[in-house]
Parts: sequence; C-alpha cells; structure tokens
Amino acid sequence: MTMTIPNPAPASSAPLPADWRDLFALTKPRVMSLVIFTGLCGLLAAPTTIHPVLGFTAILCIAMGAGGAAALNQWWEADLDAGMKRTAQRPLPQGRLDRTTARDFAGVLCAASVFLMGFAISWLAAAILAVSIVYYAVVYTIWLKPRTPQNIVIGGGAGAFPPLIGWVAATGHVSLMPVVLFAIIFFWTPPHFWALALFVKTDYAKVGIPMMPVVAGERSTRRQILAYAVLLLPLSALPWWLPGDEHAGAVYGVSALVLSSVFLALSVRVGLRERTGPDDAMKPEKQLFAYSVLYLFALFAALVVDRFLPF
Ligand code: HEM
Ligand SMILES: CC(C)=CCC/C(C)=C/CC/C(C)=C/COP(=O)(O)OP(=O)(O)O
Repeated sequence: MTMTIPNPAPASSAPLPADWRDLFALTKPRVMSLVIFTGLCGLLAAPTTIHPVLGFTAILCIAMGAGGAAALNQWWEADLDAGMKRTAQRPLPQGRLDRTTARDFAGVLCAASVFLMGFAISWLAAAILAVSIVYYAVVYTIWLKPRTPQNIVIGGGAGAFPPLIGWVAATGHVSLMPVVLFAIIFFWTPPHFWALALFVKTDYAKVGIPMMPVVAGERSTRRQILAYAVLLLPLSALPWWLPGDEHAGAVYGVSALVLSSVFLALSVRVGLRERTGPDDAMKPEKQLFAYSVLYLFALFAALVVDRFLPF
C-alpha cells in the first residue's frame, strides 16, 4: 500500500532556474561521501599502483555515478519525500527545482560516469558502475523499496559495489579481497539503516513504505540488527586471513576486531531493548546509527593505512 502525497511544487510548466546548491543536494553529498571514500579505499588497497590522474578519474566517475543515482532516486520519490519530515526539505518536494531538470541532470551524470570510466579506465569497472547505478535507482528505489521489508537487505548490494569498482579500476580484475569488501558493506547495511528506521519509523509508516520496523515490528528489527552485527565481527576481520598478496596485516585485523566489537556492543544494547517508544526517544538507536557511519570510515581507512605501512 503506497500513499501518494501531492507534490507542493508549483503547477507551472515553465522550468525553474536551477540553483547549483539544489542540484548538489540532489546527489545526497553527505551519504555519498562515504560511498566515494570506500571506493577510494578499494582503489588504494589494491596490490598495484594506478597513475594518480587515472585514479582521480576513477573516483570522479564513482562520485558522478553515485550522485546521479541518488538524484534519480530523489526524482522518482519526490512525492514520497514530501510526506516525510526527514526528507520534506529536499529541493524537489520544496518546489525549488523542477522535475525535468532533476531527471536530465541525473541522467547526464550517470551516463557520463559510465562512459568516462569505460573510455579512461576499464570497461569492466564501467560495467560494474552501471550495474550499481541501475541496482540503486531501479532495483532498490522503484522495485524493492515500496514492496518488501527486505528492500534494504537485497538493495544493500548497490552500496556495496564502490570498493569493488575502485579495486577493478586499479587492477583490471575482480579477486577475493574486493568480494570480501563487498560482503562487509552488504552485512553492515541492515544495522546501519534499521537503527535509523527505528527512530523514523512513523515517517515510513505515514507514506506506506514497508520498512522492517513498520512491517515486522520493533522487536524483530532489533533482533535482526543484532544478528547482522554478530556476522559482521568475523567478516570484517576476514581480509586479515586472506591468502596471497591480497591479505591485510595485523594493523587492519586488530582495528577491525576493535571497531566491530564496539559495533556489536552498541547493537546488543539496541537489539535486546524491549521498550517501544516515540521516535524521538531513541538514544541508543541514534548512537548506533552515528557509530555505523564512523565505523565504516574507520574500517576502510585502516585497510589503506595497513597497506601503506612500511612493515
Ligand atoms: C540500501 C542501503 C542504504 C540505505 C537504505 C541507507 C539509508 C540511509 C538514510 C535514510 C540515511 C539518512 C540520510 C538522510 O537523512 O538524508 C543514511 C545516512 C547515511 N548513510 Fe546510508 N543507507 C544505505 C547504505 C549506505 C551506504 C552503502 C553508505 C556508504 C558506504 C551509506 C552512508 C551513509 C552516511 C555517511 C550517512 C550519514 C549522512 C549524514 O550525516 O547526513 N549508507 N543512510
Ligand atoms: C556507485 C553507486 C551507484 C553507489 C550507490 C550507493 C548507494 C546505493 C547508496 C545507498 C545509500 C542511500 C542514500 C540510501 C538511502 O536510501 P533511500 O534512497 O531509501 O533514502 P531516502 O529515504 O533518504 O531517500
């Protein structure tokens, strides 16, 4: 059941003048900063070197593709965003930007990112970038999100691609390490998102999006957060145990164990909490969400630091 909220944008068909700040906001810059960072870390952690200009171009392509996909997501969801407190201030629901401009801007960013990646870096990296754009903008946004509470579990794959893309841009091929990095983000996404969904669940319920806390209830969501955090602990340390020249060293391994233990401790607190309360009284959930972001930044930074250590 999806309730459509009327878009408060002016009915006039004349395009609004596009402000660069609104176009920039369409790319979800704060979220995408971590997407780009994990892509950069995938590129830097690879056991090879890439010319800095090519490396910069590859990261620019990931940024353009991720930003373009985020803009497509906002173009498609403008009416839904208008109905949620968290998203109502975005440029499209506010009517500061017209939809055609948003769609064209998104389309150009996505297409340019894939072709630039293909011509300048590698067509394999370009193909994976194209898959991740379609995965986020179509498979997750249009198909999964309005239909199933497993939307972000399956859809989480989209956000897990950037380190793989960075790695392929540097090495030209897929190997075990980038697949493990993909898996880490894949298993990190449910606790990251459900922690947030717990404290904004009334927003999602209002617009009929079947997020886990809305459909399965708080208790089940909390237990599932805990289950993913338990799995993440050994998984995050796996790069330490990989064979050959791909494996990470002890600096990464110990960092992963410490960071993931804290993640697990915060998830235990959220996972075993029984009370259900108003959305704005959820300090442990807010802390877990904030830590989830810090966690991924720190984990991927540790991977790169470890790779460049002289010992
Ligand atoms: C299907 C997967 C995901 C979903 C549904 C999701 C959902 C969200 C939502 C709804 C927010 C709040 C942002 C806002 O209010 O604009 C958020 C914040 C954030 N997400 Fe995710 N996320 C996902 C995956 C990822 C991935 C893969 C990354 C990066 C690797 C990421 C990084 C972030 C960051 C950095 C923030 C904080 C932004 C801020 O400080 O405002 N997310 N996420
Ligand atoms: C290279 C490439 C294409 C990467 C894509 C990365 C990716 C899938 C990130 C997902 C992060 C994200 C903004 C989810 C928001 O969910 P939502 O869109 O449901 O959130 P909203 O309610 O805030 O719009």
